[in-house]
Amino acid sequence: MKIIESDLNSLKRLVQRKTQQLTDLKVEDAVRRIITDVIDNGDAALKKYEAQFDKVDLTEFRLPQATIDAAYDQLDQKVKDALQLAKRNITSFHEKERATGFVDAEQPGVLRGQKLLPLQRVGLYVPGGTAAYPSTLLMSALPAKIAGVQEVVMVTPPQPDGINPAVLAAAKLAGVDAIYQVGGAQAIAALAYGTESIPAVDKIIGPGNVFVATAKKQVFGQVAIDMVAGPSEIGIIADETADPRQLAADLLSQAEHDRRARPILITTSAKLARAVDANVTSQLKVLPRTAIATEAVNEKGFIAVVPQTQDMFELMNTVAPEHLEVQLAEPTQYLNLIRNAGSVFLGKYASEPLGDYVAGPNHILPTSGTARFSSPLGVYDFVKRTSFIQYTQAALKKEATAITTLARVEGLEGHARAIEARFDQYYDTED
Ligand SMILES: NC(=O)c1ccc[n+]([C@@H]2O[C@H](COP(=O)([O-])OP(=O)(O)OC[C@H]3O[C@@H](n4cnc5c(N)ncnc54)[C@H](O)[C@@H]3O)[C@@H](O)[C@H]2O)c1
Ligand SMILES: N[C@H](CO)Cc1c[nH]c[nH+]1
Ligand SMILES: [Zn+2]
Repeated sequence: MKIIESDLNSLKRLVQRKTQQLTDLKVEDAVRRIITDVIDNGDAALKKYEAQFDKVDLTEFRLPQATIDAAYDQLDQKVKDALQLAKRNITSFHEKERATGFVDAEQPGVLRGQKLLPLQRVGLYVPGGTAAYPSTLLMSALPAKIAGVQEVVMVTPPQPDGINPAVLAAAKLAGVDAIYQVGGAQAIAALAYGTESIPAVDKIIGPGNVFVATAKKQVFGQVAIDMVAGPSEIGIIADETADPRQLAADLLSQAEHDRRARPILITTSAKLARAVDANVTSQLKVLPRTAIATEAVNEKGFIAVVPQTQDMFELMNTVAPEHLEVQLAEPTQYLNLIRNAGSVFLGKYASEPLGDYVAGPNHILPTSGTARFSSPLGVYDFVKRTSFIQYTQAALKKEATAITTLARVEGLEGHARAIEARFDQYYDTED
């Protein structure tokens, strides 16, 4: 990995340049063409792109329930048990995110409030280009169910020998209502605009590669999206007390997701930096997904060496990584220095894959620096708020002058008259 040693300000500028997800115009154009084609040609376009990108010739997009049931019944018990454990922990964590509305009747004659309503139909994107993601399905479907979403549909890329049975079993376990085998930008377009066989949804949820993330950005407005959740990232903050073998393994755990994944280490120890680099090189040689991980390490990864502990956090806040591991002796004491990160892993035993699979907090997290303003996926992403207002005539009278004054300041006489229509003394009606 590249090891960079410099003063904090130059490192910050370098990191900003390196970590900015500069708009990839080629990807933007390719995705725009795919979306337009799906809008114009519906299922026929989906069929064409699935043959082109996933090498599968489809006749039906929706999977029959019998196929899903059979996958569940035939799944190895050990895998079922692991999925059940993940489901229990994800559910117990996310149930704590449930929120309620409120009613405010503090002022005489005035009732104000906010009501929370689950979304009606959501579409979950479950990635499946180079790996299968049953864990990601649980992370999106379970919060949707806890929120009370009426209809949860899922899309995932088709595979020449059928969709991974663990993905189908997880879908059954989580109560997904329909599974459509379609992936990439074309799947996002189908969920946004609808086709003959795939219904349009109110919100699209879930991570994916650069084509999926770009498509979600492009359909936003037609439909809601959860966040930009693209290629995986890990940022590690560590000093000389950390174990370089473990750090290298954690960096590669995310590098193996995607050629565009970002593995980053920031440390105060030049010695640790060299040891981690050596471990990355040796571990890459025996990693099954070495081609993907090597490209991510070489193109997107780096190790930065900074003078002081505080500098590590300041620089990492510029990166705003999806996952942040704090591998320092007393990790919890640094929590208040962290401003930008999707999910934080504290200490030696909180290795990132713990959060990917079973700990319970969501692993669908903002990437590409968007942790500066986005949050982990949660139950709150599946609800919307509606406010309500009721006034008595006496309560309205007290505030009527303020309303009509502001209305006239804005040049909106109709607004003022609507209020005055409630009071004979302000407005004379014909009858
Ligand atoms: N941020 C998160 O929470 C999170 C969670 C899990 C996975 N991930 C990320 O999800 C991604 C999964 O990627 P993946 O590729 O395995 O699966 P994917 O399902 O995201 O993408 C596969 C699809 O990409 C499309 N595609 C591939 N090459 C294309 C091209 N040249 N032009 C147009 N479309 C093309 C195809 O339609 C294919 O079906 C990884 O980047 C991983 O890091 C992120
Ligand atoms: N690390 C991914 C989020 O970036 C989630 C995942 C699923 N399976 C393995 N990992
Ligand atoms: Zn992962």
